[in-house]
Amino acid sequence: MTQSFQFSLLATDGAARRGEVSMPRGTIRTPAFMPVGTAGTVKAMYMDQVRDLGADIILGNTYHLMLRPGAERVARLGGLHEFARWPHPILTDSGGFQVMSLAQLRKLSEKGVTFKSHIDGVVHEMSPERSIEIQGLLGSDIQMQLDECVALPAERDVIERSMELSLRWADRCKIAFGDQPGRAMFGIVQGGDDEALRVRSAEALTGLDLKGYAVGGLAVGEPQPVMLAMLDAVCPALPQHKPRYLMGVGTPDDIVKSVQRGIDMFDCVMPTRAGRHGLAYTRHGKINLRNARHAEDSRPLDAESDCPAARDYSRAYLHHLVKAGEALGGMLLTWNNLSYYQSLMQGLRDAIEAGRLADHAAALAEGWARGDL
Ligand SMILES: O=c1nc[nH]c2cc3[nH]c(NCCN4CCCCC4)nc3cc12
Repeated sequence: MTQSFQFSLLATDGAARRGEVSMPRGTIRTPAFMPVGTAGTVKAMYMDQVRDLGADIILGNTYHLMLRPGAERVARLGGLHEFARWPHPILTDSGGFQVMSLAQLRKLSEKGVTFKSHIDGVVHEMSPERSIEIQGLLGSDIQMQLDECVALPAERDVIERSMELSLRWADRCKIAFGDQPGRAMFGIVQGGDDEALRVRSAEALTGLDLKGYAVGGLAVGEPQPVMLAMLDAVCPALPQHKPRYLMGVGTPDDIVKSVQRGIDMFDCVMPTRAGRHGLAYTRHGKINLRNARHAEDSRPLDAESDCPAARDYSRAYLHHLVKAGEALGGMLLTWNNLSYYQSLMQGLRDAIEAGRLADHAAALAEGWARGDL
């Protein structure tokens, strides 16, 4: 067990990387998908199930946990790992993105963000320093800098000023983070849809010699080709021997194409949120169990899956549960979806090791396109 934070590059296939992040609480096999545990729970799942599916790390949200139950309270109760009974690594987002997408009446300045809680209307101020303090109180293993995710489309000078603010906040977060052995603080590359600004952000953050680098400001509604073009610009500008994390991504297709461009870590609410809304991710593509065509289909989602939710329940039963609004419907589909996402990541890790990622990606896309026979 290591007391430090260490990224090892084990294999490459084109720009894709197979690696490992070793931390005191465990090793993260990359490419990795991080199930989203926003308020200290991966919704509709037991933590043991999340682990059994192969997750090495989960994501928590500073914004949600600072509002409820409160960072100091979580610290008094032993920290987020103890509180949520997840002893493995946790990455926490810094809150800026959630403030801008969830909070009421928010104001952003050089100092930080001021906002009213969407829960009880209480006004909160969050500076880069306070965000890092909260993530430390939670006991987060990988802490994200506070940043500004500029809404697109935006004028170039607006994107530039926002990117430069995030760079100044990265510096303040690095100072506030100090020296926390075994933990890491990641910078977040901004720059909107402007390749030159993206490269400037990546190079400036690299100069801070951080433990890892996230790519933010994407998966905010831009077309996939725009997102991929930003990765083509950013990844070569980031250090080879540090992990790269694409925030908020994505669909299976987004993940495959981003791994091929050099991304190592992902998080997305898609598999869990879609599961609660009746949508199943499978190797034959997406299946909407709300659709009446499943009402008498006795087949399981995937007879060859080793996940009981995919193998042992008929589509007819899942359709019934979803239509009836039964809790078990969301539980089974979340289980299936996270199982599919983790098996997707394992397949990508194996393919990179074997130098056959291009063929593997083509076979995946063919399965999704063939659809559900
Ligand atoms: O620039 C960011 N900085 C900090 N955190 C972020 C989180 C993000 N999450 C996303 N996208 C999430 C997209 N997701 C897709 C499924 C439905 C709900 C929204 N972009 C992000 C950018 C950032």
